[in-house]
Amino acid sequence: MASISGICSSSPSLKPRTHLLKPVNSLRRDSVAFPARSRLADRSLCLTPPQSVAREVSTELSKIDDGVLKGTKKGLLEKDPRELWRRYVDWLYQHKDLGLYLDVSRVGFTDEFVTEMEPRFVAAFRAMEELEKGAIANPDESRMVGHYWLRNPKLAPNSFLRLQIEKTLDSLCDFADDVVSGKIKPPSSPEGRFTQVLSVGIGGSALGPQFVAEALAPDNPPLKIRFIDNTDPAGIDHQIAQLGPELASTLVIVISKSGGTPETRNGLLEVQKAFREAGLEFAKQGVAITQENSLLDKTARIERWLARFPMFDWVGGRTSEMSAVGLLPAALQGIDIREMLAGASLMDEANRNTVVRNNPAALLALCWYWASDGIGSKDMVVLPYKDSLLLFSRYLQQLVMESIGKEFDLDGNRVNQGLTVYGNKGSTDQHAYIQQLREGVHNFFVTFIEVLRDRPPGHDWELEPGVTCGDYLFGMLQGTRSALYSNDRESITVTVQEVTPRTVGALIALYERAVGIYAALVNINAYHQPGVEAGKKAAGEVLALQKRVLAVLNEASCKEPVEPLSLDEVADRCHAPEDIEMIYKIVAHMAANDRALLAEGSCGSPRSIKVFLGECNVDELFA
Ligand SMILES: O=P(O)(O)OC[C@H]1O[C@](O)(CO)[C@@H](O)[C@@H]1O
Repeated sequence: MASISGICSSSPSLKPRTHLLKPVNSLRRDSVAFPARSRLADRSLCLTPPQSVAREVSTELSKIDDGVLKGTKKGLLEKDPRELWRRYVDWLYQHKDLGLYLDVSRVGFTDEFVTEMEPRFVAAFRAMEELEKGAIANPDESRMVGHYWLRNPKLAPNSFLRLQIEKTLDSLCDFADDVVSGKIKPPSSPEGRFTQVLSVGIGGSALGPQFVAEALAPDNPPLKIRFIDNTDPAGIDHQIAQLGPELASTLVIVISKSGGTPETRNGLLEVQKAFREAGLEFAKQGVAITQENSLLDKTARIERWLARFPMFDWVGGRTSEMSAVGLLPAALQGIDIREMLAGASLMDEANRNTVVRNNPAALLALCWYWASDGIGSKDMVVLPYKDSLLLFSRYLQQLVMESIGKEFDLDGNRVNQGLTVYGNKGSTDQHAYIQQLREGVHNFFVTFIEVLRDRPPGHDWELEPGVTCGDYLFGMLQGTRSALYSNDRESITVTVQEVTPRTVGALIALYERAVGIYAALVNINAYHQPGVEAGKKAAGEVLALQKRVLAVLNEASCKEPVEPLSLDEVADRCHAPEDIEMIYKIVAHMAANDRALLAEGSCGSPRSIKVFLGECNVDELFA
């Protein structure tokens, strides 16, 4: 195959391109959101924030007759192969040092759209520059946003932060080296050295390490990694059972920025119980990664855990892969973390370019805005054609959706922004949901992740004359891209030469910045997550109600004879008649786990249930 670098360059050509046939959403824009240059000029003069454009799009879109859109769907994207090739070459972005390419030719944005977006990009670039200089880019939480400093500490706004980053990196590298070399040993392992890592954390404190482990861990890493990333007892038991006697040589890394996330705390308590039962001393094998003085930090300090590493206030969970959160687990698996940082730093540099077509993150943000009308009207399907990148879409799901999915914009207007991300891997998905993508509801755009190198050099072979297994994978990607495009489904392709620490660092940095730029384009705070609190609060209320239900049942169950209660009676005695449905669910859950007994009825007929506890706890009555 001809080398891609031989034929491509990131041409800065500004020559007018042949006018493309318009896809449905370009018709929408031309007729609705960006109707005419004069109107746009008015907007930029008034500095109308982009979210109002998004609202305008959404309001105006609702006025368009659906039938008209359906009638115009086919044949709207450019289909002439020579024009497409010209568009491909014109827009192809290449990062030579990283061996990374970004092809946006199969997204149908027009030159007019790019021109119209220019003022917004100017503002977005300025916002990113301010953010990197240490502005309070997360106003609700009054926090700086500094994940870019992690890979280039010189950018940190003061020398204290710079030293903090450098010192943490050095100390975690030293620690990892000592663990891998056996200098730091588990106290009672026959192996004499740590062989396993058990990482306990959730969300941003798990997804990056999971993605990187899957992408980069060698076949025989110095320490193998496992994850507890939920409060599912069976899942936790499974991880501990899989470790078996190797628990004695397991380094447990508990990761939580806040240090108070319930799922992570539960994971820790479960693991500590397993250690006690195995006669092991947890503190000698425990490491905490958390903010200074968090509950977890204090626990680790008081209990004298093996090590503690800081999580900085100005690094968000979903952008923490290049902090101790991601770097320590990676280093313990023998992954070259300095290369990851170098890749991210190179990508950050490229993303500071203020010419949109020469800035890969800006190009992604442009495509997202175009494809989803700046309001998330289409989903982003991420399809890496490489098994080791399987978890990239899951990682991006949090990065993009927790960042972009916001009810209010920065001016307090209700905008209900978002960009849905899902995906798995190609070509596996060819045999799952590509059918719907090709022919079904047109509510998405695709991002293909292509890896040019199929196998390490010297390992390939032809499974039929002239064709390798990797050629099939390549063919599947190209075929799917063409088949989708021929049916007016837009796609972006990100190509890397190989999956290496450098390219993985670059991919993470690329998407982190694309999210930052896109958030600026649509005027939202990408760095907080107020919506998550509602679910957490409600979960807390359920557990509080459960305690009241238990107390009521306990009192009735301690009577002679035992007094089974109906759900109405439980609800009344809990002074929570309005919560009867939740009380039913609590009882059903407890009954399924043998913690409550049904005297009458079954869970299928809630009104018939009479319930009591198998054992009454007299102490609790007098507590
Ligand atoms: O690292 P922590 O504080 O345990 O938080 C875990 C995750 O929970 C969230 O706050 C959402 O609940 C994420 O943003 C974060 O990555």
